[in-house]
Amino acid sequence: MYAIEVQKVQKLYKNGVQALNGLNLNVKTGEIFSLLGQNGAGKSTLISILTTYLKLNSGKITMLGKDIGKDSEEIRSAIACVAQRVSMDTHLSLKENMMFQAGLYKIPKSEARQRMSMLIEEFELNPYLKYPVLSYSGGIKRRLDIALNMMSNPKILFLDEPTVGMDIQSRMTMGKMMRKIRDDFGMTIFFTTHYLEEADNLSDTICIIKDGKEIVQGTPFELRKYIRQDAIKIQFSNNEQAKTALSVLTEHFTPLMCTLHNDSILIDTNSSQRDFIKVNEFLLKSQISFQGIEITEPTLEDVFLRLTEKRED
Ligand SMILES: Nc1ncnc2c1ncn2[C@@H]1O[C@H](COP(=O)(O)OP(=O)(O)OP(=O)(O)O)[C@@H](O)[C@H]1O
Repeated sequence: MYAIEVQKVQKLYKNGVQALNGLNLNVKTGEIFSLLGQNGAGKSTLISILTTYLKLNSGKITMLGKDIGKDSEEIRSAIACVAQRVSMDTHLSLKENMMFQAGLYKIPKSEARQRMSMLIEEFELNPYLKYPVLSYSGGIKRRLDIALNMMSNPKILFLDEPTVGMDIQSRMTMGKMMRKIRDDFGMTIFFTTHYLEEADNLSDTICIIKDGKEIVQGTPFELRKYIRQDAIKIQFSNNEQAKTALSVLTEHFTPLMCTLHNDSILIDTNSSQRDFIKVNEFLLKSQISFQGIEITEPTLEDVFLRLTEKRED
């Protein structure tokens, strides 16, 4: 069963920007779903529509079996959204925030206290109860904010770039928290991120959007298979060197597809061993200096770049 079904959704802002352009996607109940796209692809617009802050121009969205146009009140009470800006009163403690949140959702006090204790215990937040939220680092504030948003027991939790700006340790803790929310609480998580490795590690389903439209949706495994070929990766010391080599390689190795990615060149190949030797020999013979050469399997980043970026040739 789907928690969210988005069909042919269009969103045109008053300034004439078509932020969503016939978008389709499906989010399964109880999964971690990640939405990827470059800046301006339409991710925030979609989250604003799904969390009922914005209205769509056309198309259809069904959430938890209800139509977002007709039953937005009901949907709103069954979801929670942790935006990039912390929603808590940072001068209050986590507990004070939680009890206030419970009041907004008209949860009886004794039930709220029970739920608060359970969330604090489950997410190991005891060390952060002593001081106002303000006193904690960005990563911890984010975790506290998520726990706060779980007070209302939402069926779907939206997380807009939950790990942006966090160090690796905090990102790992956040990943653990997200898995727990899915596995132990059975909630559906819809999140956006610019960290592809994170989407790869955490998501059951990934959807990549571009210019307000989906370009691919599937499991991380399915998406990686989207590029069936291996690639030969040649690393240069800078972008200029890579660019110069690209023109020589492209001319010599047509019809192999060579693409530039910052300081390296990727060459798609169906016969990686044979082409690896050919390319290596050619580079040495032509005295093109490079730092390293290897055969790589496609990563999610390769898929993302291939599907969203123009080729730089
Ligand atoms: N309130 C608004 N009014 C007019 N245009 C907007 C508004 N919000 C966003 N846009 C435009 O809509 C398009 C999609 O923007 P959106 O913020 O949804 O993308 P995004 O994928 O979330 O980008 P980012 O990763 O940078 O947050 C962009 O061209 C943006 O400039």
